[in-house]
Amino acid sequence: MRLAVTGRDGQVAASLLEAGQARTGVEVVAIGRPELDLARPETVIDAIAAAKPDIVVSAAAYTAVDQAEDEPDLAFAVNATGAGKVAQAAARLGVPVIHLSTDYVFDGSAPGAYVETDATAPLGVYGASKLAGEQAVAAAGPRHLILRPAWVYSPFGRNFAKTMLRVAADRDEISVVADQWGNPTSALDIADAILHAATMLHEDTHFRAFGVYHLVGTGETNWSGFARHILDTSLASGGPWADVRDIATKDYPTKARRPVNSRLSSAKFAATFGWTAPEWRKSTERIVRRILDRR
Ligand SMILES: NC(=O)C1=CN([C@@H]2O[C@H](COP(=O)(O)OP(=O)(O)OC[C@H]3O[C@@H](n4cnc5c(N)ncnc54)[C@H](OP(=O)(O)O)[C@@H]3O)[C@@H](O)[C@H]2O)C=CC1
Ligand SMILES: Cc1cn([C@H]2C[C@H](O)[C@@H](COP(=O)(O)OP(=O)(O)O[C@H]3O[C@@H](C)C(=O)[C@@H](O)[C@H]3O)O2)c(=O)[nH]c1=O
Ligand SMILES: [Mg+2]
Repeated sequence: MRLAVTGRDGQVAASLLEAGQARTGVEVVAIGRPELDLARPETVIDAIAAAKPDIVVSAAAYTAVDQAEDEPDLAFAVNATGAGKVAQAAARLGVPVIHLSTDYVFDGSAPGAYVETDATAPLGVYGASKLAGEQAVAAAGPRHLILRPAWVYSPFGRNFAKTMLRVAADRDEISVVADQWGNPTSALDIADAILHAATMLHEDTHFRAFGVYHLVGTGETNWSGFARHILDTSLASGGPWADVRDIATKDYPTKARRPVNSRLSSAKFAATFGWTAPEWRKSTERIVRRILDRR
């Protein structure tokens, strides 16, 4: 089984490359700029066809949430038009596409964990552009999985865990919002889930359960609780530590609004694919140790 993933150095792409190397019978090819530039849709079809995939994983995206407020055209070009082109390329090749979306398609007003049938209502440009991307992917063909992870972190690229470890090296105390709740999700776990689902799509020619799936780490916390577990794990491994001070969202002003409730239920993914993510603390420990090992 050969997977083509968009975005070369992204967290999910890098995690899939690593997971592919560890498995026999699975080959992962990553395609990125300049060959595949989502902001230049004319590059997309040829770049994906050249990879000769059995399945396309659409992971590349414009992910700078605050910056997107100032660059809505670019965010929509990449996350909506570009994502739609990737799905069109897969449809033309007659193969399924697994597209990554986000919890930020919701406004956070729900009382509990969001399920796939809940109404979307993005608060900012990034979320709106990702929602438009979901629609473009669905319009390109029926054989799509749209996965919504959240709060993604990994040993690769830029993420909240790396930021906390970097800041803790210079400071005794870090103020972190304690009133936004969600499910930290390891990109290594996402890669494992994608390979699991891709194998089912590839082997079961009668697979019919295409559509939208939430896919997040098991258990919930807020950003402050996540930060505290990252830094406590670091301390236990001889890495940097800082005291985490709980603050409110209003005390951490940002350009983009973020959902206060980002909690997603992964029950549909578990029921369909028989795969459940590890508890978020376990995955956090695994990744923090890997980040520290690289210093
Ligand atoms: N990060 C998170 O917390 C979350 C992410 N997601 C979604 O999951 C997916 C994977 O996220 P993640 O791995 O963290 O993303 P990253 O931000 O780590 O990586 C994004 C990748 O997209 C590439 N990219 C950006 N613009 C273009 C472009 N114009 N053409 C081609 N490639 C481009 C980047 O390339 P380059 O390296 O050259 O810049 C990079 O490789 C995305 O769809 C994202 O929206 C969902 C929930 C949470
Ligand atoms: C660095 C920092 C952040 N924060 C807050 C800001 C924000 O509310 C929260 C997390 O910060 P981030 O910059 O990681 O947030 P953000 O970039 O919004 O993360 C999001 O990225 C996109 C791509 C997604 O799809 C989402 O699932 C989510 O992971 O923590 C603090 O309170 N203190 C700090 O020192
Ligand atoms: Mg960020």
